[in-house]
Parts: sequence; C-alpha cells; structure tokens
Amino acid sequence: MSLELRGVRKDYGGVEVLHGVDLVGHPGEVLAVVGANGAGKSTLIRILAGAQPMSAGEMWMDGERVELRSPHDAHARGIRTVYQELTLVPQLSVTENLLMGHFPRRRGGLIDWSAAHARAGELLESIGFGAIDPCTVAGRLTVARQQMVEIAKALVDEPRVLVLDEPSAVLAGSDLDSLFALIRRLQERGVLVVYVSHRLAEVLELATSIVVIKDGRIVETTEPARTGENELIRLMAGRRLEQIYPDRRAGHGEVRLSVSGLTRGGEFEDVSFSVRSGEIVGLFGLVGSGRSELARCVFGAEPASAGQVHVRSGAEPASVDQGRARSGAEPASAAPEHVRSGAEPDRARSGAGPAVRTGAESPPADPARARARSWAGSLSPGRARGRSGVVGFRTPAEAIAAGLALVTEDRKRTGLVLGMSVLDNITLTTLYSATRGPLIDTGLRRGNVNDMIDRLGIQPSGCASMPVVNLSGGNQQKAVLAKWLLAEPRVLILDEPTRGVDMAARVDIYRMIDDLARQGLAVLLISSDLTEVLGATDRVLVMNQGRITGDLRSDQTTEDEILAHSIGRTA
Ligand SMILES: Nc1ncnc2c1ncn2[C@@H]1O[C@H](COP(=O)(O)OP(=O)(O)OP(=O)(O)O)[C@@H](O)[C@H]1O
Repeated sequence: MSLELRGVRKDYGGVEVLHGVDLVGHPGEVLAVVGANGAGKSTLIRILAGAQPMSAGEMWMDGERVELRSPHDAHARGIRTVYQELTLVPQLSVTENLLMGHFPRRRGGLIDWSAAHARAGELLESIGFGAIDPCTVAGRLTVARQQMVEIAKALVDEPRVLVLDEPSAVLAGSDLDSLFALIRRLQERGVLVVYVSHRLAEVLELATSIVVIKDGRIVETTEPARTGENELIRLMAGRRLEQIYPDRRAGHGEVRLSVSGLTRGGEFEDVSFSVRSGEIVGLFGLVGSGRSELARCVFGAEPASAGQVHVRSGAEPASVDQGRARSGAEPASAAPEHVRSGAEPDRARSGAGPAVRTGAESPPADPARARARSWAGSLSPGRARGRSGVVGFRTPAEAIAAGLALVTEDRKRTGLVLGMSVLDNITLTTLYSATRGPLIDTGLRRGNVNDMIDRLGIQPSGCASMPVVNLSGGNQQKAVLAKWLLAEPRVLILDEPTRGVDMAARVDIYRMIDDLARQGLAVLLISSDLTEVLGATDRVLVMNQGRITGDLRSDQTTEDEILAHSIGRTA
C-alpha cells in the first residue's frame, strides 16, 4: 500500500503545529519518522490513524484520495496504529484484549473460550511473541509485555499500513529482537511500516528511509546509508551534541538508600543493595526481571513479604569519602547505624545536599532553590511502621516524607493526572508545602513551577496552565521529573526516565541527574537501554528472575557483560 500526505497542516485552537507536511511511503518500506520532543510526530500519527482531522492538506492511498473521519475509517483502509500509551483493558485476559469483537463462538452464540485462547496463542506464536501466555490477565503483564500485546492486537487482521509510535521504548534483549524480526517479516509481506522512535541506532538499523521533522516541518528525507546518528541529532536539535554522558567522578558519600533481603513472593527475592550519596547506580534487567516491581516496593507502593528498606537522613556533604573506590559491592549490612524508615521529623533531612534541607540552613544562592527549600520545610513527617520481619515504607506518602522519590515508567497511569494542568501536576507532591499561613501561596507555587519548566526546558515554555495531556510525550516525561525534583528528595529512583525523550533532551536529563548526584543525591536509574545504563551511571546492578545477579562498575564493564548477567549466562 502506498501512502502519501500532501501539504498537511494541523492547528490546535489557532496554533499551527504542522506546517505543510509532505510524506510518501511505499509497500514493504520501513519509513522512520524522527524529531525532537514536540516536533509534531504524534500529531502526524494521530492524523494517519484517523484520530484527528488535518486542518488542511490531502492524504492519498494507492493513488486514491482518502479522507479519514475516524479511527474506524483508518481501520477500514488497513491502517493500524500502536501508540506509546497502552490501551489494553488491564482486567481482561490477553485473549480477550486481542480478540475483542472477533471471538469464535459455539452454536447458540456462546463464546468458545478454548478456541479463543488457542487462536490468540497461534497469533502470538506466528508473530514471534509466543512467550506471552494468552490466558494471563493483561494488567499482570509487565509494561514491556503489554506493549507486545498492543502490537499483536494491531496484527489480528492483516494490516496494510502499520504505524508504530516508539514501539521499542520499553523493550530490551530478546523482546527487542522479536520486534525487529516481526517488522522484517511484515516488510516482506508488503506492509508499509511507519516507525517513530527516538532510538536512532534502531532507526538506522531498521529503516529503509528516514524523515526528520522539526518544529512541524520535514527538514530532511534521507536513508540509513546516507546519514548517521550525529547527523540526525544535528538535524533534529539544530545543534551538535558534543558529549552525551557527563564524566562521572570517583568518590561518593555515605549510604543513603539501603535495601536488605527485600522479598516479594513471585516477583523478587532476597534483594540487597545500597546507594551512596552522590552515586548513580543503574539497575538493568530484562522483561520479567522484577526491576520495576522492586522499585515500587522500595517506594511503599507494593508490600514486601520480607526485608528492610532504609533511607538515611545524612548529615555530611556528598564529597566525603572521596578516596573510596566505587566498587558498589557493599553489602546492605553496611547500612548506617542511624537509619530512617519514615519516622523522623523532617528536620532530620537537613544538610544532605540540595535535595534535603529545612529553613535552618543558610539560603541557597539560586532563588528557585530558595523557594523550593521553603516548601520542603513544611512537609509532614512519615510514620515508621514495622511489620514482622519487614521494615520499610507502607505507603508512598511515608516514602516521600522520608526523602524518596520514584519517577515511574508509565507516566500516563502513575506519573500524571492527565485532566489537570501542568502546574497542578508538577506541584502534586508539594502542594501543601507552598503555604503562607493557612493558605496556599499561589505566587510561590507558580514561581517554582516556572523555574522547573525553564530548568528542564519543558515546551512550550509558557505551558504552566495548559492541560498536561496537551504536552508532547517527552515533555510530559519532563513534567513528571519536575514534580519529583520539587519534592527535593534525597534518594531519587528513576524508572526509564528517558523513555520517549529525544536525544538532545536526554543529554539535558543526564546532565541534570549528574548535577543532582554531585550535590549529594543518591540516584537509582532503572533502564532497559544498555548504552544509557552504562554511560550515565557509576555502577550497574543487574537483575535476572527477581534476583540481583551482577554488581558491576560502569567504567570496568561492557554491554555484553551486563547482558550476560541479565540472562544468567556468566562464566
Ligand atoms: N491537543 C493538543 N492541544 C494543544 N496543543 C497540542 C495538542 N497536542 C499536541 N500539541 C502540541 O503540538 C506540538 C507537537 O506535539 P506532538 O505530540 O505531535 O510532538 P511529538 O513530536 O510527538 O513529541 P514527543 O517526541 O515528545 O512525543 C507540541 O507543541 C504540543 O504541545
């Protein structure tokens, strides 16, 4: 199926975001669309999917002019779209999600469940996703597996055009290989694949042609043989990126986060590790390794069945202990004598770098930080509650009060309240800290948010009052980060923080994480991007089947070694 867009324009409430886009794709082609956050890729996808009308322009398929008035129209023409956001019904099984509306029936109209599961199983098998059990409830699958089911759903009846929006963002290892193999098979069958991704290495590997979109305009049409990653970044960002990952330093402070023997039946077992002040520790694991579940448990969002989580209040600057090697192999038993499990009053948080303090300190030079500090001073303390054999946080509120922050991987479901403004979202965890007497200080609140918008380069720049749902995906991700940075944590857990974020913005995020660590924050960076997990950290923990199987210094290991630990294939 050949597909052509001619002069496509789109405006939202009078603001034009696509300014006359021309695009041509042919059967069997993998047409990659790359661009910075907010460039207009998703808008283009929504137009192709019939989810939004173009304001002007034309669409042609196989030489015929078509008008898509709804997703149903696009579907009828053989166009299937898999969005970044998951659309599965979490309470239903994989089979139900896949075959909704197409269930095989017995005589009398009853659904033939065994035939349905068999058909779903065959479909998954035929596209190389046979590792997914069709009977599983979709909500129990990891985000990666759910993403794979989303893709399978688009293939239930033969598509002619398959639009994939960041399909690999949550996939790694063999799942990623399965996706690539699937795309090649679809190509052979003459399907036109439109592939939107920020992962440029992938784009260069898969694409037959690449279009670069910048500020709503196509600025280049090229192919992998004629370009490279640096050139694409330059075209997308309008600047060269000298260095992607900041240089990390050797010394770190005292242990800030200490996890010991943490167990949650069926998900992870006997997990022990620690993160020091000033240290960035990566956590890498493939689908099903238990890394995100572990993060949620450390954060009090899921109960543990055994083990301990301690967040140390910390009173020394991050620069102490500079001489100590960052071996990271420190056992959790090295946890400090003085541990915090959410019981201490907030004043115990003073002196731990930028992220933790009360008004007792001398004011910081940066007025933005000064404002933020005064917020943190009135956070209510958490309460310590022990269960038999378990010490940790029972709720995220306790964890937050103790100085923990978790940027979750699924921003739409657990990171943002989509119906609320950017301002309300960013101040969700700190709302009652920005007070003057009994009243919320709206000026202080807005000032803090605008500072964060500037600091993280959230686009468009005056977006505080916009519904967060109207931000582009990458900018939504930055809004989640902003929310947690305002909470001034002493331990920051980031689960896939650069998912959906363009390369230039990633570099800004790496730099920001590095700055925070240098100021004393302890950072746990969960990522399925091997290059990132190696480049942006001091040490990498590897998880396999719910256990930590590797603890490696980032400057002394390789992607292959990490991968080997993640599949249990070490010598
Ligand atoms: N519903 C909407 N109302 C107003 N503006 C919108 C809406 N949806 C998108 N925009 C704006 O349109 C522009 C393009 O957004 P789009 O989501 O298409 O970018 P993108 O290239 O997909 O970015 P990302 O890589 O971050 O997903 C952005 O400035 C965004 O804020």
